Amino acid sequence: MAASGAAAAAAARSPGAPAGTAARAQRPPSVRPARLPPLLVLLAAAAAGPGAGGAARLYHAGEDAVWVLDSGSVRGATANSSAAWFVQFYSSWCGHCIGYAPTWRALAGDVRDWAAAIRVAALDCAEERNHEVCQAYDVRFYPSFRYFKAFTKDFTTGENFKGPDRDLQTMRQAMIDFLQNHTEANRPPACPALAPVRPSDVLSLIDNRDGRYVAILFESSSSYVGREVILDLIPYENVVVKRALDTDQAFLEKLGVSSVPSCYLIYPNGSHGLVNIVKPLRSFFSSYLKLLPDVRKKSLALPEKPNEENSEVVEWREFDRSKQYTADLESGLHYLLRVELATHRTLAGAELKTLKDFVTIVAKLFPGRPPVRKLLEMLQEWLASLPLDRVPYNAILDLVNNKMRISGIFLTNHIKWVGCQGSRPELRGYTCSLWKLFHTLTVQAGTHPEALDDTGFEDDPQAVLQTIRRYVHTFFGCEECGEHFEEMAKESMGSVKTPDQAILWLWKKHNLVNSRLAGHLSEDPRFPKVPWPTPDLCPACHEETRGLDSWNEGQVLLFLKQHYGSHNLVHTHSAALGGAGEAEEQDGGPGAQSPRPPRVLPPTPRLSEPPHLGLDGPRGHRDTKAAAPFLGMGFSSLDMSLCVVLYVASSLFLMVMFFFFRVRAKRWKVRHHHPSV
Ligand SMILES: Cc1cc2nc3c(=O)[nH]c(=O)nc-3n(C[C@H](O)[C@H](O)[C@H](O)COP(=O)(O)OP(=O)(O)OC[C@H]3O[C@@H](n4cnc5c(N)ncnc54)[C@H](O)[C@@H]3O)c2cc1C
Repeated sequence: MAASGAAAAAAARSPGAPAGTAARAQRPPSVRPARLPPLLVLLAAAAAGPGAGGAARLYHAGEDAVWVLDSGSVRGATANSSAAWFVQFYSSWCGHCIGYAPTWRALAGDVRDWAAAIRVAALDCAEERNHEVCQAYDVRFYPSFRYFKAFTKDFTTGENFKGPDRDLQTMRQAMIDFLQNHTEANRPPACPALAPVRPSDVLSLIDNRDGRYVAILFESSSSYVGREVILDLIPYENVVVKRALDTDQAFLEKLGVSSVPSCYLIYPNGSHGLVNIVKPLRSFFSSYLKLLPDVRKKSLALPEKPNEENSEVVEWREFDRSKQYTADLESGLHYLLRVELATHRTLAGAELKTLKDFVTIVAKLFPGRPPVRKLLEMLQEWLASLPLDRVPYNAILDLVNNKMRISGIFLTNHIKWVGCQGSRPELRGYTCSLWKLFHTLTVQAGTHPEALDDTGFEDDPQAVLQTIRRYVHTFFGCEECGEHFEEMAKESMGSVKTPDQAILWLWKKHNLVNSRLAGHLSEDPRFPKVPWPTPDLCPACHEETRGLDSWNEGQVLLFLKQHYGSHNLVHTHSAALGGAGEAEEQDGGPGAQSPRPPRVLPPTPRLSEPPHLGLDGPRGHRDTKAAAPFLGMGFSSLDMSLCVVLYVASSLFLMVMFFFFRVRAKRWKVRHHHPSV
C-alpha cells in the first residue's frame, strides 16, 4: 500500500464537482448555449466541417489583440503581405497552449502598435476545418511558432521559432530580430530603420530640422529599448525615432549624455537637448514621446481582422463518470488516425515501426464495436504485410477512409466527446480520450493476455507501455507532454515485471501528471485534477494509515480492471457515429462483449501516390471528399472506374468465348455430318 493524501485532497479539491456517489455531470453553466435555431446550427456545423464544436479557439478576434487566422485566411494574410507575421499554430486541447494563451494575448496587446510592420496571430489546428492547412504548414507539435516575412510570394511554411524561453520579453525581442532579418527590398514599408545611426548622422539630424520631433535613443549594443520605442511610435505622426550606440564616449559627453539608455530630443523649432525621463524604460520613453505637443496617432489603413465564424455550437451530453464511453474512444481514434498522424506525410524507419506496433496493440486490445475493431485489424494486417519500409500517410488515410467502407467497416469521422466533454469547449477532449485509450489497453493486456498471442508481444509485460511510450514520443502533438512522459518512463518503466504492474504504473504516472497540473489553466474546474479514483468512485481503494490517506493498490487494480474493462463500455451517444447504429444492435446493447471480428483480406495499398505537396491539403483528404456517396457507401472515383473496366473486360471475355465455341460447334457438325450425306 502506498501512502498518499488521496481522499482528503480529493474532498478538499472537489467542492465544485458533483457530490455523492452518483457523480453524474450536470450541464455546466459556462457551456455556450446554441444561439442559432436548429436548422442554422446544422448549417453552421456543416460549414465548419465534421467535428466542429469539438474544440474552441483560445483567441477571439473581437476581444484580443491577436489576429485570429483560419484555413480560409492564413494564406491570404501571410502571402505577399506588407507586414511580417508571427503566427502561433496551436491546438485548443493542448494544455501548454492553454497555459501559454495569456502570454500570447499579452504579447499581442503589448506590440499592438507594431501591426503595420509585424503582427501577432494564432491559428487553431484542433479545429477540423484547419486540419488540412496545418498539415500544409507542416505543423507537427503544438504550439509551433512561425515567422512569415513581408512580401513572401511563394508558399512557405514559415521560419520556426525554437527558443526554449517563450516569455513575453523574449518573444518581443525575437520579433525585432526577425524584422531586422529582412533585406532592404522586402522590409515592411511601415517599419522604420532599426539599425543604429552614427554620430555624424546625429549631427546632421540636429542641423537639418524638418518640422518634426526627432528623438535619438542612446543605448548599449545589447539593448532593445531603442528599437522597441521606434516600433511603438509607428502609428504616430510628427515624430521620428532613431537609435544610436554608446560607443563614442567623447561624442556622448558633448551632448551631455551620462548614462544609457537616454533620449536626446530635437524639437521642430530646431532646439535640442537631453530629455529628463524618470525611469529609463521603454514604456517611459514611448509614452513621453506620444504625449509631445502636436504628436498625434495617424489612422493607419490596416486590413480588417478576419471575422470569426460561429462554429462553437456545443450540446452538453449527460454522462456517468463511472462508465467508459465508446464515443470518447472512437473520437480519439479518429483524431489520432486522421489528424495527429497526418502531420507525418511519410512514415519510415523507427516512425513506421512505432506506428505498426501501436496499431498492432490497439487492433488486438481495443474492446470497442465490431466495425471499428475490424478496421483496426485490417489496418494492422495491411501494415504488417507491407513489403516497403516507407509509407505515404495518404495510403493509410485512404485505407481508413475509403477502402473498407464497402463492407461496412469504418471509423467515425466526427468528434463527439461524452465522458471527455469539458465545461468549456477548449478543455479536456482529445488528451482525455488518449489517457482512457492507454488505460484501456493496459487493462485489456492484463485481463486478455491471449489477445497478444502471435504478435511478438505475448511474453513481454512492458510491451503495451513501451509501445505507448514510443507513440507519445513520436506522434503526440503536445511535445512538452511527451517530454514529461518520457522522463517518467526513463525513470521507472523498466521496473515493470507483470501486466498488472503495467496497469498500476500507468495509473500512478497519470496521477503524478494530475497533481502537477492541478491549478493549471488547462484544468477544467468541473473536473478538478485530483488523485484518481476518487472515494465516491472506489471507496475500497482508499484507506487511512496513522491518520494519512493511503491507497489499497490491490483494490485499485481491481477497480481499474473493472472500470477500463469491456463490460464497462457504454455505446450511448455512439449511434450517431458513422455506421454505429447497426453496430449497437449487433453488440446486444451497451457494454455487451462481441466476438473478435472475422479476418478480411487487406486491400492493396495505393503506394504509388506521391505524398501531399502544396497548400491544397493532403490528397487523401481530397480523395475522401471526392468519394461518391453511391448506395450510401464511399466509393472513390477510382473504385468506380475500376468497376467499369472490369465489367467491360468480363463482357468482352464472355463474347469471345461465345464466338469461339460457336465456331467450334459448327466445325464439329461439319466434320461429323458430312460423310453420311
Ligand atoms: C501521455 C500524456 C501526457 C500528458 N502530459 C501533460 C503535460 O505534461 N502537461 C499538460 O498540460 N497536459 C498534459 N497532458 C494532458 C492532461 O494530462 C489532461 O489530459 C488534460 O489536462 C485533460 O484533463 P482531464 O480533466 O480530461 O483528465 P485526464 O487527466 O485527461 O484524464 C482522463 C480521464 O481518465 C481518468 N483518470 C484520471 N486519473 C486517472 C488515473 N490516475 N488513472 C486512470 N484513470 C484516470 C478520469 O476518468 C479522467 O476523466 C498529457 C496527456 C497525456 C495523454
